[in-house]
Amino acid sequence: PGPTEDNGRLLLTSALFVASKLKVFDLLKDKCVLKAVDVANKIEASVCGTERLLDACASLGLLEKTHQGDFYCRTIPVRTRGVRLEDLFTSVLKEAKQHFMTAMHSIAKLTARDVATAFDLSPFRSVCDLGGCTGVLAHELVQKYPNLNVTVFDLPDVIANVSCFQPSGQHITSVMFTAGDFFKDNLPEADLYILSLILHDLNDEKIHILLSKISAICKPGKGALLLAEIVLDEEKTHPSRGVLQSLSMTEGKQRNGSEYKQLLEKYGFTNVQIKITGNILDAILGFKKTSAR
Ligand SMILES: C[S@@+](CC[C@H](N)C(=O)[O-])C[C@H]1O[C@@H](n2cnc3c(N)ncnc32)[C@H](O)[C@@H]1O
Repeated sequence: PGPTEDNGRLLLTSALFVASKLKVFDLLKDKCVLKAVDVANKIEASVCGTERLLDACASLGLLEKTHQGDFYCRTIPVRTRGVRLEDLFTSVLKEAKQHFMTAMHSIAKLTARDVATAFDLSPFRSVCDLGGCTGVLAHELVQKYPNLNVTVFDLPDVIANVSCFQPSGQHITSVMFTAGDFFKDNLPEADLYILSLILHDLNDEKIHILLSKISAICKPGKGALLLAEIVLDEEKTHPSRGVLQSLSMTEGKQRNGSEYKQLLEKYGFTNVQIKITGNILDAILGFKKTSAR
């Protein structure tokens, strides 16, 4: 199935799941016809939210809507052939995650070499790529720097599914995968930490938690942090792909070079260097200050 078909299935299953959990179909079965406000009162939800949910169900063919704005079920919404709705939802979500990993893997294949070679990383012996997903950048790093050991740290769901993305025919022991949550769990020890396509997606509070943890574990005078992000120009109008991407962002934001420099300095990193690679992602490297900040 193509991406559009997958998105359709995910939307359909999500609407079905939420509406059935709220017992909307129970209220509207047996030719019962109700307005959104009546459904909202019965399920004790907001009118606005209920109306959106009912409209979504109608647009997906799970409910009917009359010109007067009444909702009803024409048939039993979806035959699940004995499959529990929770299981159906879980399996569709799992597929969506797999597609997300495939997409990240493909983008990383295009960007990893330029990120890995943006700076001379030969002084480092160990790297931890936080949110490193399928390990594309990790593999690129060990190719370029054969003495390097790289730990890819990502959520358990992701790490459980990385095997099918590994390069075939090679037994690479210098890339390891560790499951964890970088907000909650201890971070693996490393000389160099990498955050590739992570910070732009986080709000200030989450950035504070993550950068404080990295700053605390990073070795003064020896440790460093490498970011891979789209770096906007100082006016924040270019490159367009970075500015346009921010239209679809919820919590985070895109930054220019000065903002990334300030952010790293705030968390104890110094000598911040920025490399505009000409590829999709640029690179920012900062070294942990010798003395405590
Ligand atoms: C946008 S992707 C970037 C993947 C990769 N770094 C790259 O540049 O292609 C974000 C990654 O961060 C991971 N991630 C998100 N929240 C996380 C958390 N709390 N702990 C660990 N990894 C996390 C996601 O699973 C995903 O692999």
